[in-house]
Amino acid sequence: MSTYLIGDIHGCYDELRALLAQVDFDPQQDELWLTGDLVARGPASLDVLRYVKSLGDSVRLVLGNHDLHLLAVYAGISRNKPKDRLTPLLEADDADELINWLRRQPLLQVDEEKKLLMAHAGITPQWDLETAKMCAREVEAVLSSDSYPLFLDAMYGDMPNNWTPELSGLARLRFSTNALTRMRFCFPNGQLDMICKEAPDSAPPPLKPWFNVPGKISSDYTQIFGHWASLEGKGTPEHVIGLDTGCCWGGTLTLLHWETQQYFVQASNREQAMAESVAALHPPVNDVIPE
Ligand SMILES: Nc1ncnc2c1ncn2[C@@H]1O[C@H](COP(=O)(O)OP(=O)(O)O)[C@@H](O)[C@H]1O
Repeated sequence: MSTYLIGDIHGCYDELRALLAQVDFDPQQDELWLTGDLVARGPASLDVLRYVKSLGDSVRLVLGNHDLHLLAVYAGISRNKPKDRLTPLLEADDADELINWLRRQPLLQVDEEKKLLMAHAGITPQWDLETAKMCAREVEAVLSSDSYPLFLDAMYGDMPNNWTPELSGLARLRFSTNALTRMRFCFPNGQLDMICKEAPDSAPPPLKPWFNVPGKISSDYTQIFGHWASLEGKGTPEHVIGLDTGCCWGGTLTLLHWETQQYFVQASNREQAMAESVAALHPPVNDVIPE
């Protein structure tokens, strides 16, 4: 049995299958962890959801901000942005089934045996593990309930950005969602900054990447996250691992084999796909000039 951890797929179905073929992934025996953002931006979000759902219990995933946005678009709450390339998924015959499965997935994975934690953006330094679990479960409970559209409608926005146990209602759920699925930088007191998207070196002081603000999670755990493609998987402390390497932007899809700590990468097909579509738009001159 192997445990494979893969970063943000973002609709890159062919690369996902090629990466799993590299390691001979066997859903009957192996466990596949996914850092979320399964959909949007890449070409084949529908295929990714169908495939991941078909893997059943062999998959442990967390929801990312783009997965949540898809739920909001499907519920008629948010706009379907063309650059997300979600239309084939939204119009699929099995869309209802896929969306109802997706909204029942967690925002935090905890494995006490492997000492592994996973959240799409990470775990805010303001939370200890018990608080992180409690807050994730609260969002998951609303998302799996019939009143989930009410939550999705209130989910957008950057405030509140400071955790206190007194936070309640939709404001508390919004904080938890932002902390688990959108966070990148924090102020030195752990308060979230939801604006800066720079690489860590170019961020304005006093902002720091969340994983560089002293937190409350024991370093006995390894924390896995995605979400931050411009890190290219680098610059984190030893017990924190970022797996998003920007496949949908022309980067790579990264897999970590947990038991051996060996990394595998699959290059994006994006450049090839772009070259093919440019070639289709501009056929060689000989093809268009009549004899
Ligand atoms: N709580 C939220 N507040 C704002 N945007 C959100 C929230 N949840 C999901 N989203 C979605 O996250 C996506 C963010 O896209 P973008 O700003 O390009 O950042 P990213 O680098 O994560 O792709 C948008 O589709 C947005 O609608």
